[in-house]
Amino acid sequence: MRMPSIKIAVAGASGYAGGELLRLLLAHPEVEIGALTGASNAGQPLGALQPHLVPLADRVLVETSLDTLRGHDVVFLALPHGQSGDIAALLGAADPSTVVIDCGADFRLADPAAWDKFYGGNHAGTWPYGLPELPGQREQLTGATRIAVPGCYPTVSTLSLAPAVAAGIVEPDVTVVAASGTSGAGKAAKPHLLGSEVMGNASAYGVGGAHRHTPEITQNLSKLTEGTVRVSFTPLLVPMPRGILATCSAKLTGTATADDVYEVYAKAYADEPFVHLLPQGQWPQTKSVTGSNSVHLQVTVDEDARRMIAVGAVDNLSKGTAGAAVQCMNLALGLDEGLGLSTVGVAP
Ligand SMILES: NC(=O)C1=CN([C@@H]2O[C@H](COP(=O)(O)OP(=O)(O)OC[C@H]3O[C@@H](n4cnc5c(N)ncnc54)[C@H](OP(=O)(O)O)[C@@H]3O)[C@@H](O)[C@H]2O)C=CC1
Ligand SMILES: CC(=O)N[C@@H](CCC(=O)OP(=O)(O)O)C(=O)O
Repeated sequence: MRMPSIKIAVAGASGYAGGELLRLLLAHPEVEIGALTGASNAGQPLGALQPHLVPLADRVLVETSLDTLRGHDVVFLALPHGQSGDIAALLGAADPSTVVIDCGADFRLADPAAWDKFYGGNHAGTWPYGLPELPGQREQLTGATRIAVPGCYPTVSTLSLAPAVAAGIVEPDVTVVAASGTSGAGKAAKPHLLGSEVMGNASAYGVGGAHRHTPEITQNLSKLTEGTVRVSFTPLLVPMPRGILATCSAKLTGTATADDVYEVYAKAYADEPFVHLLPQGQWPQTKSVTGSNSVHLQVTVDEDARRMIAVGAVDNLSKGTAGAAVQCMNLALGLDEGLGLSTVGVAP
């Protein structure tokens, strides 16, 4: 029997993103799973923290350090933002050929001032951005040794708006209102994520341009047109474990009809395996993408308001983080881009 040839490590294996990475990597035919690291949970068996990862139940988490992470072909970092820069620098110095894929925000933004405003502290740098569906991005990721995986809201918002912005059929001034399930906030205990706070409740947060994904969405869309795209982003927290539903809109520049806009999207995503434009009139739902690496999209025109409306659904942990990270690993290593990934969701 042929043995898997790519040895990977996951830093942050006790967290939600790390757990989803491992769920996907267990099904990847080329991957051998090496070191699994944690912080407060170092020393614990993975089975006590991620009991759904049955084949890895007896694996013990080790501390997150150069010693535990070096010597792998690929290292995935699934750490709180601000924690990837130092370990990435150590890995780069020790094993320059190791592919490092950061699920956090540390290397996503090109503008240090934007980093400082929304995150604070040292800007670690800028790595190739792991959204292959953006024009020219797949080429940048092929053979890359450093990749910054996009944020979950930016993934679905960018893919929902990119074709319209690139084609100039909407003004460079967009609105995104996106509802997320609670796993988007990570596994660490926080009072606002208690069941009694979340169940039966929907709430807005980061309102008024305050959310740290605003500069990331702005950066992505502004690359598609001249000048800066203005982005008004409002996130909502809703009582479901996984998924994001983003409603995106912008004023039309001309006389495009719903059919014209749909055509632009159909053409833009015709060859994208993980972007699924639904048949006209059918609207995305989060349950259709649960566990899958797909983004589901629909688009139309509100004739009275003369605005384009695009709705996108993504699983924040799959295509919104871990699936994107695996897709990027495949590209970096010259493998089939979809290896180990599925377009099939779990519904209901
Ligand atoms: N959840 C999501 O939907 C998405 C998450 N991401 C990004 O992925 C990264 C991980 O997120 P998520 O899994 O949700 O978060 P979790 O809180 O669920 O997990 C965080 C992980 O990091 C470890 N950790 C905590 N503090 C430190 C530290 N100081 N040094 C080293 N390791 C540490 C934790 O270990 P321990 O438990 O042992 O303390 C745990 O394994 C974040 O950067 C997040 O922004 C990106 C897109 C979507
Ligand atoms: C519901 C919820 O709290 N979501 C998180 C999004 C986390 C995420 O995916 O973003 P990063 O990868 O940039 O951390 C938030 O709004 O901060």
